Amino acid sequence: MNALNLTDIGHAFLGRTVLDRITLDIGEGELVALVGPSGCGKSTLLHIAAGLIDPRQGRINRSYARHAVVFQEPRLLPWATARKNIGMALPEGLSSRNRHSRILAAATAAALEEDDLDKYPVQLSGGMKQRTAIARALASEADFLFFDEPFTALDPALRRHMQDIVIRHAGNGKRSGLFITHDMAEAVRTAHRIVVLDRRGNGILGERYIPLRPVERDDRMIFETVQHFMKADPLFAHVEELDERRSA
Ligand SMILES: Nc1ncnc2c1ncn2[C@@H]1O[C@H](COP(=O)(O)OP(=O)(O)OP(=O)(O)O)[C@@H](O)[C@H]1O
Repeated sequence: MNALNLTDIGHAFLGRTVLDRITLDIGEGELVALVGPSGCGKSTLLHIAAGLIDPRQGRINRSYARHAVVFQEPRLLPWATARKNIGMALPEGLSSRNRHSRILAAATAAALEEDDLDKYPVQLSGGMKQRTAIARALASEADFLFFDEPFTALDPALRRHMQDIVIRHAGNGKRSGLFITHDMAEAVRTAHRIVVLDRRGNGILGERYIPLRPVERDDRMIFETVQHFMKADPLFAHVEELDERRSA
């Protein structure tokens, strides 16, 4: 059973095709990392999948109950505290005690301190804001998570910690997800499968399943898999060369 089916998706901006006949299925409990050269349409595809953009062509079938999106930038409400921002994702009608414990659990999972919860976004560092956005997604108890390069602004140690959260919450087979990243090590560490988009709407170049469950992979296995993909696998060989910024 698939959590998400994207069939023959096509899209254009200002008459320029950015996606053409993209078909991608994501199974229940599967986390797919989407990689590809800059400008190839990864974010556009994710936004279409999450219902934020209507595609020009194609069909979308969602079998999950609820989704949450974590963007490259935190997108917090500036007039609300971190607690209120995280709490926005919770269903109505929870007791205040239940509400408090769920906000705290999500904040703790995202490495925020309880003291941070009463701060406004302007009082939080860039990394703390992004962790608040991640906590908001976790608090929602969505069964499908969309991640659009959510950890780019974080330092390496925190980034690794956030990847562990993804593995725990979306790589454990209970939730499904679509994760955009430019970092192959992040893709190999967190996802079940890597899908590579070709440039300028040319469709999906190919895909690779990563051995073992994310939780079972160790650093050595991740390193060796990344080395193999980058040095010996033709699928990944031209992603760098195709980058829109290089050919501009
Ligand atoms: N709102 C928009 N209006 C016009 N063009 C857009 C718009 N959004 C994206 N594009 C263009 O569509 C193409 C795909 O953009 P998109 O952001 O989906 O690529 P991406 O693969 O996610 O890029 P990156 O890896 O650099 O984040 C790019 O050429 C971009 O300039």
